[in-house]
Amino acid sequence: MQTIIRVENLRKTFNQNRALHDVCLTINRGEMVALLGPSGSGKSTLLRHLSGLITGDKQSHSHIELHKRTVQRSGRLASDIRRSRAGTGYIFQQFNLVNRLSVMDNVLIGALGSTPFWRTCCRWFSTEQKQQALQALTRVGMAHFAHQRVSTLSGGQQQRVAIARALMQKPQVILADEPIASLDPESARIVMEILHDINRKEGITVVVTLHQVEYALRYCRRIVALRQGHIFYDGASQTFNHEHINHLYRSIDRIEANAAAA
Ligand SMILES: Nc1ncnc2c1ncn2[C@@H]1O[C@H](COP(=O)(O)OP(=O)(O)OP(=O)(O)O)[C@@H](O)[C@H]1O
Repeated sequence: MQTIIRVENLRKTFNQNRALHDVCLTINRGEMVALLGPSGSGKSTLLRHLSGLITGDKQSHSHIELHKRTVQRSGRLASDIRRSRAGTGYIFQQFNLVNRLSVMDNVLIGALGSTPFWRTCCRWFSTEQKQQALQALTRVGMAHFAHQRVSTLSGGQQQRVAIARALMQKPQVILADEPIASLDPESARIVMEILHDINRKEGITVVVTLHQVEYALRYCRRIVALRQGHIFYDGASQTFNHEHINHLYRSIDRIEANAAAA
């Protein structure tokens, strides 16, 4: 098993609020991992550290590696962060597409990192890149929408375009932050099926934050559950049972309710 993501002693404090408490985590190439946990438990914060969007506490001894390259160490981003970012695709709850552009142009944006600056200025993409974009759209079942404006698509369709855009980077890892949170159940199912399929067939490592436990159990073989910034569970989804779920989601409410009643 080859480690593709390594997190050591990740600590993050926002003002006085400790969001992550010395989190340690390793993820192997080809895994599909669900990050679960109640609201505010630190899922998005952890994911954003992996991509270097935010940095850990400077006083800590944290270290994050992606594809064996340092992303950040002790709260400082690596100088060659672009390299680890190049092999990573990102998917967000709000899709982050450009509404006034066509589906095709949005997918081509995924190739910007590997395109010379002067060509990106005039959106001059090669025939090969256009073919690649069409392939990515075919992969997510959206090729027939290629020339439609993104603003005319449903949320589920937009998320599929966002996955195609991520595929343009030829990623080894996809980090998906609540990709189905704003979708209806059928669109959510399709998006999870696509991520699962990409993981299985292309061997792309997928880390996905989810609120719906049933999707995590169905599509991800491994679950990492966070509770108040600590890893509460890390193991097979098969052994993640009702007791774990109750403890993960209910006990904090009970503690808060008891504190409020006192
Ligand atoms: N930019 C920020 N500034 C201040 N506090 C923050 C910031 N981002 C996150 N936090 C705090 O860090 C903690 C973890 O937040 P995070 O968004 O990672 O939780 P989450 O598990 O992803 O929650 P949700 O499922 O609701 O998105 C919370 O207490 C949150 O208020």
